[in-house]
Order: sequence, then C-alpha cells, then structure tokens
Amino acid sequence: MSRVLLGVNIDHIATVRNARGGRFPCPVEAALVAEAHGADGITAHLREDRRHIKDGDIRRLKAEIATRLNFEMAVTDEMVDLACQVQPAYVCLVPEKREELTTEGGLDVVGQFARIQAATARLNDAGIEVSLFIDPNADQLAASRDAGASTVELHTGSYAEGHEGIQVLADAMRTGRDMGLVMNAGHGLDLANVGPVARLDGMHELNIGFAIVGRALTIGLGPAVAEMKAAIDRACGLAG
Ligand SMILES: CC(=O)[C@@H](O)[C@H](O)COP(=O)(O)O
Ligand SMILES: NCC(=O)COP(=O)(O)O
Repeated sequence: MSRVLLGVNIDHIATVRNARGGRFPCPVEAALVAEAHGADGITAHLREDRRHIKDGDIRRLKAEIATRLNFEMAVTDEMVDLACQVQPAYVCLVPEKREELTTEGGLDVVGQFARIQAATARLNDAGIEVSLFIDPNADQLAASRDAGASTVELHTGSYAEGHEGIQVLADAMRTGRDMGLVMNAGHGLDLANVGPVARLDGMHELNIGFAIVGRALTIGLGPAVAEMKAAIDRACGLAG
C-alpha cells in the first residue's frame, strides 16, 4: 500500500488567536511546526466571515511554508479573485453557511454546476489545481469530473459521527478512481476513526485539523502531528 499524505488544517490555531484579538498563537508558526513533524501539506479555510483564518494568514502561509497550501474557500468571486492573486498549489472549493459551526455537508456540484464549473475554470487557468469537497455520492463525483476538477475531497463527517459506514466511502472511492479523479478525504477524522479511511484503496491525502489541534493542547502540536502521521502510516502497513 502506498503512503497516504497528511494535510494539517490549522484553522483552529487561528480560532484561539482570535479569542484575544492578537497575534498569538500564530497559524503560520503552527504550520511550520506541523511541517517539521511530518505534515505533507497545510490546509486553511478562509471563511467569508473571517472567524478564524484571515486574509493575511493565507498570504503568509503561501510565502512561508515549505510544502504546499491547500486553500479552502467558498465558491464566490471574492474568494476566487484572492486565490488567483495568492496562487496556492491547491484550492478546495467548499460549501459555506454563515450560521454553521463547521462545514455541514459537501458541495452540491450537481445543483450548482455552472457556477462551480466557471470557478474551477478560472482557477485552473490561473495554474491552480482544484479540488471539490463533496459528499461520497456517485452523481456528485460525475459532476465534479465534468466541472473540470482533477481532485475531490470526500466529506467524512457522516462516517466520523457514525451516521454512515465505511462502505459508503469505499464505494465512492472506487467510483471516483474509475473516473480518473484524485481522491482525498477529510472532516471529523481523529486517531480512533482514521485507520479505515486511510486504508481505502487509492486514497491520496487526508486533511485533518480539529483532532490534531485539540490533541496539541495536551501533548504539543509537533507530537500531535507525528502521532496522526504514524497512525496513518500504520493503517497503510508502513512503519509508524
Ligand atoms: C471544509 C472542511 O471540512 C474543513 O476543512 C473546514 O475547514 C471546516 O471548517 P472549520 O475549520 O471552520 O470547522
Ligand atoms: N477538509 C477537512 C479539513 O481540512 C479538516 O477537517 P477537521 O479535521 O478540522 O474536521
């Protein structure tokens, strides 16, 4: 089994920083620590309400990290304009509701096809790889491919909360791979539930944030990243 990459989402470092409105703790510094302890990439979600990550964080992450930035954002002209300026390696288009505590579901690529296709084309034209954050569903996979995305990230929230079994993700993985999509997954993953997802045939990358940042409060960020990386490696039968 080949290595599954770990993207570390640092949104909630910024949540803590913003609690006091200052500069500490710094999401960019956290990203550098995550990289030093095995992160293959850094993920950050610039929400429209800027509740955690801010525009300046995105610009600094792009300039200062050594791996690659996965910039999560809603499908709006404002966000696409910003991504075209910042030029991250990847953009992951996600649905956003102002009132939600966190991302509640996947993008409705079927229902919003024209808008998502247009945003994907603009980003691709700017040299940015596009991933679509979708529920594990064959229609959404086909629409993602048709919209021009090279990659999808399967929303694992329902699996993580025990509302659906791993088979739903396994079926979506097979369907997506057969369509030639690069397959990522994330949301709500932690040390207890990551193994079966990491073992799914063809998994490319897992994006994990909340569980790592939460764990960092007790064992430190570097060890929390290394521990998750080792859990993924072990699940894939690699030394960890
Ligand atoms: C898109 C996604 O599932 C998460 O990466 C996202 O960043 C969640 O948003 P919060 O970090 O605001 O919970
Ligand atoms: N796209 C999922 C992500 O980046 C991290 O989600 P979570 O681990 O913070 O739930």
